[in-house]
Amino acid sequence: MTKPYVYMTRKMPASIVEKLEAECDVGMWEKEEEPVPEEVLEKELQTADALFCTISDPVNKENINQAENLKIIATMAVGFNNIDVEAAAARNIQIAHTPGVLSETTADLTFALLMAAARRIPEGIEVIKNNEWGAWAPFFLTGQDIHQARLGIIGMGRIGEAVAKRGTGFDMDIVYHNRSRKPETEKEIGARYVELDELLETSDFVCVMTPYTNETHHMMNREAFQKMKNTAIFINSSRGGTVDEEALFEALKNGDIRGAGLDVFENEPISADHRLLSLPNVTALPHIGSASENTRWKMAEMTANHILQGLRGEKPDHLVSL
Ligand SMILES: NC(=O)C1=CN([C@@H]2O[C@H](COP(=O)(O)OP(=O)(O)OC[C@H]3O[C@@H](n4cnc5c(N)ncnc54)[C@H](OP(=O)(O)O)[C@@H]3O)[C@@H](O)[C@H]2O)C=CC1
Ligand SMILES: O=C(O)C(=O)CO
Repeated sequence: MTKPYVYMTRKMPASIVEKLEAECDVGMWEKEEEPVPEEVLEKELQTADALFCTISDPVNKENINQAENLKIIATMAVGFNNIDVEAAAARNIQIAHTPGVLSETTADLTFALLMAAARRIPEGIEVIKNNEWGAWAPFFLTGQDIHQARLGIIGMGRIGEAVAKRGTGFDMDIVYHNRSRKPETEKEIGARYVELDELLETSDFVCVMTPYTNETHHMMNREAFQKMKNTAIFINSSRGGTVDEEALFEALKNGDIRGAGLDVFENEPISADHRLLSLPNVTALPHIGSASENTRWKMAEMTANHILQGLRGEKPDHLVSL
């Protein structure tokens, strides 16, 4: 009997590949840090029974419709905005993702970003490296207090909640905005639900943790930044598309807000000459929210399991729900 064919869009550790090879034929893009070219992905999808992909692989309607044998797409991520889920559903192709397993790690990084932006850590490092550290000065590199400040979370889901819990350790006042209220979370961590305008107008830190959808596209636009306090700091670990980057640049440059900590950008990798990176009050990271060794292993293993479950005809543990 011929084995099903799995295509992996990125080089994965041998044990992950071997796990799949026990039941499948495996094809793989052999580079770890370079995404598979679109034409290669398109060709592989014409014969694949399963796809193991990452956030940087656009899986669009055209290649889904040409994927005659495809039964399951398993992405090594919780966010799945790179996949046309409607086109997959129309062809009964399952989509699996990795919720939960990366929430704490992503929250750690998000809080680190918040702290780095508030206390101007990247600027401090530059001062030392450039030999610019002079005498102690009363108002040198003064930043923003984190303790007892108000943390506003837009998107109080798995990761948002984990960020909020970290905030409670700093005695922060937590407010949040979702499309629906979460009474259990309110009780457990003492967070208060507010309308979006109130969150923007009163928070010292505004942190976006929603998925990227048509609804959240450029949710942080010029109007939203203008509502924020001019002492406030904006944090984004969701997806770059939730923010209008031109509006963010203007807000930072004009002093409408104090600073920003960004792990994600509209176009990744962001170009080194992007205007946002020229601003001293931007703390930027290369989309490493879930990048702890432990968590990335768990995500890879979970993704391989989802493929095997789907190909065996079992229900994968974490299907994307439409
Ligand atoms: N930087 C990184 O490396 C990482 C980034 N991510 C990003 O984080 C996102 C969130 O992940 P996770 O917490 O697991 O997801 P969840 O689905 O658990 O949480 C998302 C939350 O956003 C809320 N939400 C959705 N749409 C809107 C909207 N239009 N307005 C306000 N709130 C909204 C949801 O509540 P409700 O439905 O009630 O509105 C929900 O509470 C991922 O989709 C991914 O894009 C994830 C991992 C790592
Ligand atoms: O899981 C995701 O959605 C990421 O962005 C990377 O972990």
